Amino acid sequence: MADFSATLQVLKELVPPALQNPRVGIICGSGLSGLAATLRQTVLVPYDRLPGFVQSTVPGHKSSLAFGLMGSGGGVPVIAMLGRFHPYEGHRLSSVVFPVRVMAKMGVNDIIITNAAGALNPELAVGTIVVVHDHIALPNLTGMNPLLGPQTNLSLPRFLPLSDAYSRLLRKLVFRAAHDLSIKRDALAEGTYAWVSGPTYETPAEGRFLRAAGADVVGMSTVPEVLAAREEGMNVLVLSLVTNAVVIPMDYRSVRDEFEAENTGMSATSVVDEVVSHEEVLALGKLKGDLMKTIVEKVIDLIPSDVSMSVQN
Ligand SMILES: O=P(O)(O)O[C@@H]1C[C@H](O)[C@@H](CO)O1
Ligand SMILES: Nc1nc2[nH]cnc2c(=O)[nH]1
Repeated sequence: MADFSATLQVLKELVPPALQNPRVGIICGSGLSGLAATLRQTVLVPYDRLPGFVQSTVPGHKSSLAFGLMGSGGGVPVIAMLGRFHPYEGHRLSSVVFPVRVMAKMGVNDIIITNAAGALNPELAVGTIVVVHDHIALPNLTGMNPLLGPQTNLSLPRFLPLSDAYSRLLRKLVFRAAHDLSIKRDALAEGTYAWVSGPTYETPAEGRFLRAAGADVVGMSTVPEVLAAREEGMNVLVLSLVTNAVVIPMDYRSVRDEFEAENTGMSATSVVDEVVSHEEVLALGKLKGDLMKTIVEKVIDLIPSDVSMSVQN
């Protein structure tokens, strides 16, 4: 079991007292670390100073915690992960969720988890922010679950219900925030996130499979963090930025037809298979990062402090 006391001791030494009791936690997805730009009185703590923290190895993810004040007025103390850990980087699931547990021990009640995701639902345009209301986690169902293993904290539930994992109140606040900010309606949608281990993107058949199972977007993170946050009793909000459409051609253009046409001298239009890249994902994060930032900041403004202090749904 990881030793949280050493981590908390270092944070006590490096973070000024006014920022040592963050109310809201934020996890920045691929290309979304700019979220922290709106923090005031920012203090950065590199992961390599923190016992129990590993390093982010993915482009678009930094390796620091940011502490600061966010929102209007005096501001709300927040802690943000500028860069997360993914199991596909070789990190153990316990390391992936370690920072979430540290946030809980520092007193965070509400956590806002962001990610970059591919759209499975053809109605979701690239650039849409999806307010996640449910998930499908094939890894969880087949033995890759961060809560597997001996119960390390008997005050936490052994059998965690997930039917209420995504806070209804926080989800509604996103739409209130968008309304107050006059953000156009189709910039936001609601949907189900499918977690896959990655690091490969989906084959077309896998994309069709996940869509048929009921998922709207797919990504390689977030769900382990949601599980740990729920186990710790936090209220969870997940926002997925659609950075690309998952390639799901319904009709495979026959390469036999293509070959035979070419072979008989008939002109054939050869098809170039579409592919997605992490560069594309990061570029979209850059393009839409400001929208994500504006919404997150407004949501933090709207979270009632008395509600934030207790578990709600
Ligand atoms: O950390 P997130 O989930 O935002 O990053 C997504 C999933 C992969 O890490 C990467 C693929 O492009 O982006
Ligand atoms: N699995 C997966 N993760 C992503 N992250 C951003 N885009 C994608 C995608 O298309 N598939």
